[in-house]
Amino acid sequence: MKIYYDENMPFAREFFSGLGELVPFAGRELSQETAAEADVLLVRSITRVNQALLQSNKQIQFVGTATIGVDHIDQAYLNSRNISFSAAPGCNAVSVAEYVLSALVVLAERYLLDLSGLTVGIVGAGNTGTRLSEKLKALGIRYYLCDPLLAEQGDEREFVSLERVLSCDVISLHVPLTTAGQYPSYHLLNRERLTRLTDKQILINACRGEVVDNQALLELKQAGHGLKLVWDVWENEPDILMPLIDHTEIATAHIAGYSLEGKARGTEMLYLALCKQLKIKPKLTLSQFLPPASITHVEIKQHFDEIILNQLVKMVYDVRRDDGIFRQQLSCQGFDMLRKNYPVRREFSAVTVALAEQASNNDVPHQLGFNFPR
Ligand SMILES: NC(=O)C1=CN([C@@H]2O[C@H](COP(=O)(O)OP(=O)(O)OC[C@H]3O[C@@H](n4cnc5c(N)ncnc54)[C@H](O)[C@@H]3O)[C@@H](O)[C@H]2O)C=CC1
Ligand SMILES: O=C(O)C(=O)[C@H](O)COP(=O)(O)O
Repeated sequence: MKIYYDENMPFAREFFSGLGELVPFAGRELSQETAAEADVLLVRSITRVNQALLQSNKQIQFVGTATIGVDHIDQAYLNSRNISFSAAPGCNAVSVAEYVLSALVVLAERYLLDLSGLTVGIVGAGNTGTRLSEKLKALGIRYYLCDPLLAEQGDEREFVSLERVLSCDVISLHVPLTTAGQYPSYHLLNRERLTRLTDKQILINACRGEVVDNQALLELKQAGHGLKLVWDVWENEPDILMPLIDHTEIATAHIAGYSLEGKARGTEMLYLALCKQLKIKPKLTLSQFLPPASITHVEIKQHFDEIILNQLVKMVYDVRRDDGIFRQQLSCQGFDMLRKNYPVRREFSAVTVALAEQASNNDVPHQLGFNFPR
């Protein structure tokens, strides 16, 4: 069995070598001719899987994407050919939530904002929006959720309208990219909605670039609008609207979900799905392969306060590192290479936070996602 896998899929060799012959490929370069050989195809978000890619392949049994987003997969086509499909829902949701939190901590310092006084509007309350809301709650930051689909499905959380979340101090977008249905997200933030935002607001896009009309946003910013942007995803990646970069507070190369754990969980989820498909008992788990983090243990000797928590967040992941790399390296490396060469980043859970005896017994670090022995 030939298993074709994206070369940017951590631990793919470790997970899949016992299941078949492995063939790596570069995500944007997979051709119809090469794909014709695959029995199993494992992709990431940059490979479009559709009739154009698979029409010459008569034997393929399984397609998997090690990502949350599935907008690059023509699932109707796979269904029509009876090809099994699996994605990795939630695999890097924690990573994206930690990216957003790091960005908020950085902007609060930059503009002397009192984080606990801000309201955050979360658009899309699925895995990522929920992980983010949990972390905000741990820090005492008020948030509002907008997710009409979950509201209609009877989710018991409180939901507000899109207009209400768009009036929050911070707006964080966590919707899938869709062009059909009752609530399509393509250009959800169109020119008209963008124009209604105020100079004081912060807009964070770490879902898909096409959810915001980038050209309209650029024109708004060029006209002097003060809206602050945290921008991880861009329309038309990798050929992005370069002039927009100078109008962002934090700009990164679609890496919000690139914690080592997040990417590797995606690989593990595909391994489990493929074992199920092949009716094989899975023998491997991610914990066998994850290396220890560079900092694994921190002892807190005093009372927890916002400053210490902010330092903890930045110690594990300071988004300014990725913003700096992006601004300095984009023109020489290019968008895709920046992503391919992404430095190791760990999740808060890789660090154990211990309290010295005299420190206050407050379990905020645990709620934020740190390991916290109680
Ligand atoms: N920047 C990055 O590295 C990453 C980006 N993503 C993107 O983030 C998206 C969201 O991720 P998850 O929360 O994990 O997905 P999810 O599927 O768990 O949740 C998405 C939620 O959005 C809601 N939704 C859909 N259309 C909506 C609309 N028009 N208005 C409000 N809510 C709407 C859905 O009902 C659902 O609850 C993914 O589809 C993916 O495109 C995901 C991981 C990493
Ligand atoms: O999981 C998702 O959805 C994402 O956006 C991933 O972070 C995309 O990463 P690549 O698949 O483009 O490496």
